[in-house]
Parts: sequence; structure tokens; C-alpha cells
Amino acid sequence: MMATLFGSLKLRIALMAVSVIALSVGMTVFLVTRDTALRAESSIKDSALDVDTVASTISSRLLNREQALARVAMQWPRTAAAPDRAVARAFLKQQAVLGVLFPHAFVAAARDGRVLAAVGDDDATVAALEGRSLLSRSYFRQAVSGRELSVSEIMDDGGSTAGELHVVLAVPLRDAAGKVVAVLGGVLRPQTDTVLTDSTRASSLSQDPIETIITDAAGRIVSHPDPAWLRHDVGEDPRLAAAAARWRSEGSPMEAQAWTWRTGDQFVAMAAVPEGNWMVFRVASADLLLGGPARGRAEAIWLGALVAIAGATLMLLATIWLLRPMRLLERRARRLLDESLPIDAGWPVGSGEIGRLSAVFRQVLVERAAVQRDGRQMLARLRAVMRNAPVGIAISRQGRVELASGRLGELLGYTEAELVGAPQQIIFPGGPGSEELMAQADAALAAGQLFSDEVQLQRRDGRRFWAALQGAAVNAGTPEAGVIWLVADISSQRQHREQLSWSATHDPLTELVNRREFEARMHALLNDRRRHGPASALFIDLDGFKAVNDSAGHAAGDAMLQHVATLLGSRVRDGDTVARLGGDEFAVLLAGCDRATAEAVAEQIRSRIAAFRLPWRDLTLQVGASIGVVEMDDSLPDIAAVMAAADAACYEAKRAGRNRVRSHRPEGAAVH
Ligand SMILES: Nc1nc2c(ncn2[C@@H]2O[C@H](COP(=O)(O)OP(=O)(O)OP(=O)(O)O)[C@@H](O)[C@H]2O)c(=O)[nH]1
Repeated sequence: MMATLFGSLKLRIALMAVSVIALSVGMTVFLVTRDTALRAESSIKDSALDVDTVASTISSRLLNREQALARVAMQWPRTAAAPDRAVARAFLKQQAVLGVLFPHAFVAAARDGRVLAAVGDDDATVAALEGRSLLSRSYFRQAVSGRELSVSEIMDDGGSTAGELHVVLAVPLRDAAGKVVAVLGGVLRPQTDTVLTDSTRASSLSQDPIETIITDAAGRIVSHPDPAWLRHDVGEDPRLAAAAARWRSEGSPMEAQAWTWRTGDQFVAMAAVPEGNWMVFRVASADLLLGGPARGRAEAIWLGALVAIAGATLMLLATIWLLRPMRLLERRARRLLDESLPIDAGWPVGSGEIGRLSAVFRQVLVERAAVQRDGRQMLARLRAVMRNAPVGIAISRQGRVELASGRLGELLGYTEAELVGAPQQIIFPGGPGSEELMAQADAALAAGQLFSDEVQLQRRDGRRFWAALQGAAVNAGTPEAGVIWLVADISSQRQHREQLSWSATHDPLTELVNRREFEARMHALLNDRRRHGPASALFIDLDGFKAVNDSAGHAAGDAMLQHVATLLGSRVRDGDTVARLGGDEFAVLLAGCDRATAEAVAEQIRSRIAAFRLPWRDLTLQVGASIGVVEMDDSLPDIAAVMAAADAACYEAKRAGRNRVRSHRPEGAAVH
């Protein structure tokens, strides 16, 4: 089932297409995923870099102001050992640069903390500052003690800044001896003096996922896009709580080096501004920061899946369309041998591979039709031959008849249908000599020779007939190809031939053997004399036969001859030969018989012939017999000698008065 399913070319092509599409989609998803990871990493790095930049910017701004204060402090008149308000005010009024950098206010305070003079953005600020004492401020005390730069913590105690958070940068002012005689301080408002605020200002883009929050060393928020968060602890912001806890657990380090922290769906980057003991926090929604790439990846996967499905469907449809000619070809090829369809019907046409293949099929059909036509003609001829051939024909293979002619059926008494498929023995029935016959046939056929013989076959009704049987291998050298048998009924020819043969050796009137046959048998006896022992011959010449002819006619003579022949046959053994040598002369060949016995036989014959009477019309006919006897001993080497001796003995009987027996004597005393 699976093999059949995956044997489908359509399915294979569709699977291949789906595989290619799936591979390319997978590759795309992999690349998108990798790109997403790289972009996320890059976003994290960017975020860390950003917080670093913010922290550096704030640091450089502080440094810038510190340097400005330091430069101004260098200009303090060294002679002013105990500065008064006038000196301080005059000094401050000259410092326009401080007005730019500390727009809210900058002051000069005596060692006792009294603010000697202040320059501010309005009179109220100046008035509020000039009445104050800074002695309680640690940054002031540090400056008085000689520290070159002191930065206050971020303060929130009202005063000149009217509730705004502020910070003070302080440097010592020295006399000519280097003694600190006063302190110069600049007041900064982180929220308004562009030290921090531009770093934390909310983006004009409401979608901006990133917020920058700045805290002091204690974690108090001193700058926030939303002013409502000012002075709150950074840990209160749920987005920053985990990062803040971690920061605090590590001792709230103030490191300029940025570090990042991922918590839940928030991403926090932190860096310190050591100059001010401030921490910069940048918080961003991980989803917003990394969401783009992640969504891109999901979209890519979905899109890829859709493309794969659409591609596979399209490919399947295209495959079905492309393979339509092949389906046609398959459907038509299934009915390739259906002769009810015209040869040219139902084939896909075209010049492509399928078209060429169907052309090949059509050509095969055309050639097959021609071969079938030839085959049918040949078969018709063969059937005519098998039906009408005057001899019996059979083709046998592996012991069974495969083809049989009508004539063979007639000869054997079977129908053609009964012969076809029957064992070969239906033609050659078992019987005496049949096994030997089949062995001879097999040997001849195996040697590639024609087998030919006259055999007796048996009809269905048991009657036997003589047949000329010929066998030849269908294909010499390959016995399994079968044998062609020809069977001709030769009964009449054989009978005729036997008749001819009988006539050649017999006398037609008396049916006794003739002289030639008699001499042949005598010759055989002479040649094999030792085996047979003594043998004798009688030579019989009738007496008075002419008178029978003359008195009663030739027919009566014939009848007399036939009766004498019968009489002779009755007086000898079965193995003896009685012959009519011609006219009224007869001879008898007695094997195993010496002269004495032969003489006795001759005597019996003579007396029987003499006693025989043939009634013929109103006559009674009779003859006598003069018989010469000869024993065929070694003195008579050949037929001529025997015949001459017998003839001489017979002559002697005639001469002695007829109707008597005379024997040949070897020693010359001739006749007895
Ligand atoms: N009917 C008949 N006569 C035959 C046949 N062949 C030979 N003859 C006759 O037989 C006769 C034989 O002659 P002979 O031997 O002289 O007759 P015969 O009277 O016996 O004389 P001897 O032998 O001297 O006693 C002839 O007249 C032949 O014509 C035959 O086939 N039929």
C-alpha cells in the first residue's frame, strides 16, 4: 500500500516540492530567528550603551561646571584675606560665565558660613540666599577644609529653590598664602538647569518604550519623565523594583560601567555618575524593545507555513495538470491489447516525452497488428494443412500431443480435439517392440536425424494397421521444442508388396515355392549342412501327365497339378519344402533326413500319387510319379551338383519303367 502510494509520480513531485518549500521556509525562519536573537542582543548592547552615554553626558556637564567654578576661584583676589560683602559681590558680578552655567544662583560664603554675596535669577532668590548660613552643610565644610571640589547631595529643603530639588557645587577661595578664606558655590536645579532633565524628559513619541530615571546614591528619584515620581524611592516603581533590590544587595555600587538587568517583561540598564553620586536607570519593556523582532519571527513562521501550504497546493495542482497526459497514457496503455479500440484512439498527443512515448506505443500496436495478421494467415494455412493433408501429422512436446491433423484422427479413430493434449502414447500404443521402437526414435531424434520406420499402429477399436512413421525434431538440438510426426497408412502398399514378394517365390497355380525359392533354401541348407545334419532332396516328375491334358483338357491338368501339390504337402513335415519346379516337375527338400528316410518318404509319395484318382466329368484321371532321391552329402558341393544328381536319379526311374523311386549313389553306382 505504502509502496503503491509513494510509487505515484504525482505524490513524489508534490512531496519534493513541499520539501523544498519547507526547507526554504525553515531556512528563512532560522535566519529570522537568528536575526531576532542578534537584534535582541544588539538592542541590549544599545541600551547599555545608551545608559552609558547618558551617564557620561551628565558627568561631563558636572565636570564642565566644576571646571568653570575652579577657573573662577583662581581669579579670587588674593589680597582679600577677610572678604567682606562688597568684595564678594563685586567678584561675583564679574563672573558672567557662572551666570550661564548656574542660572539659578551662585554664591560666595565666608568661612563662618555666612553667605557674603549671591547672584541669582531674581532678587527674591538673592535676598533669600544672602541671609543664610551654610555652616551646617557638609559640602561647605568640606570646601572650607580645603577640598578642591565638593558636590552636595541633592537637596530638597526649600529655600531659594522654592521646593525644587537642587544641588550645590562648592570650591574654596584662597588668599595669597593659600589659606581658604571663603567658599564659592554654584546652585544647580537638576530639573531645570539642563543637567539631568533632557536625559529624562519624556519622549515626544508616546510609543517610546524607554524611560530614563535618575536617582541619588540612596535611590531617591531626582529626575523622572513624570514629575510626580520625584523624591520617591526607585524601588517603588514596579518596573525597577527587582533591579533596584539587586543594586542595593550589592551595596549600591557607583560604577560608571553600565550593567543590564532583565526582569520579567522589563529590561533595565544602569550606570552611575560618580561625580554626582547619581544612578541612571533606563527601563524599557522587553516586549517593546525585543517585540518587533519576536513578532517578526512569528510572522515569518506563519507566513512561511502559509507559503509552504500554498506552494504545495500549487505544486500539486501543477503536477496533476502536468501529469494529465501521463494519466491518459496509462489509461490507454491499460487497454493496449483491447482490440475493440482503434489503434489511434485515446492516446495523448504532443511533441513532448509523453507524446513520443504514445507514438512508440502506437507504432508497437501497428507492428503487432501486422504480425497478428501474418500470424492469422499462417495459422489459417497451417489449419488447412492439418485439416487436408493426406497424411497424419502430429506435433508432440514433452510427451503430449500439441497439434494433430484430421487425417491422423481418421487413421487412429479419434477426433482432433481428443488427440490434442492427449499423451503421446495415443499414437504409439504399448505392445511388443514398442519400447524398442521408441528408444530407436529417441536416439535418432537426439542425434538430430530423421526417424523413419514401418510400424504397426493400433486404432481406437483395437484393430492394427501398418503405417510409415517419420519423426523429426522441430528444432534440432533443442528436444524440448518438440517432434513432428508423420503417419501414413501403408497397409495396402504393404499387402501389395507382400504379394509381389510371394509371387516372386511361389508358383501361383499350386501355391508351392518355385524353383528359385527352392534353390535358395537348398543353398542355405548346403551352407549350413553341419548344423542341420544330413539333408536329402526328392526330384519328382509325373508320369502320364500329358495324357491328362490331352484327354481332359488343360484345366484338368491344372487340377491334377494342384491335387498332387496338396498330396505332397501332406506327406512331409512342416519344416520341409515342397516346390513346383515347372511343368509336371516337383521337388521336396528334407532337412535332417538321410537317404534311407528320404527313400521311404519318396516311396510313400509315389504310392499315394499312383493311387490318386481325379474324377473329371465322365473321366477318372490318374498319373504316376518317377522320383529321384539324393542325399546332399559332401560329394555334392553345390546346387547344380545336387540338382543334376536328383535329375539323373529321376531319369533313371523313368528309364526303368516309370512309377518308381531311384536314389543317387555318390560312388557313381548312381541309381538304385
Ligand atoms: N495342364 C497343364 N499342363 C502343363 C503345364 N505345364 C506343362 N504342361 C504340360 O505337361 C506336359 C508334360 O509333358 P511330358 O512330361 O512329356 O508328359 P508325360 O506324359 O508325363 O511324359 P513322361 O514324363 O515322359 O512320362 C506337356 O504336355 C505340357 O504342355 C501346366 O501348367 N498345366
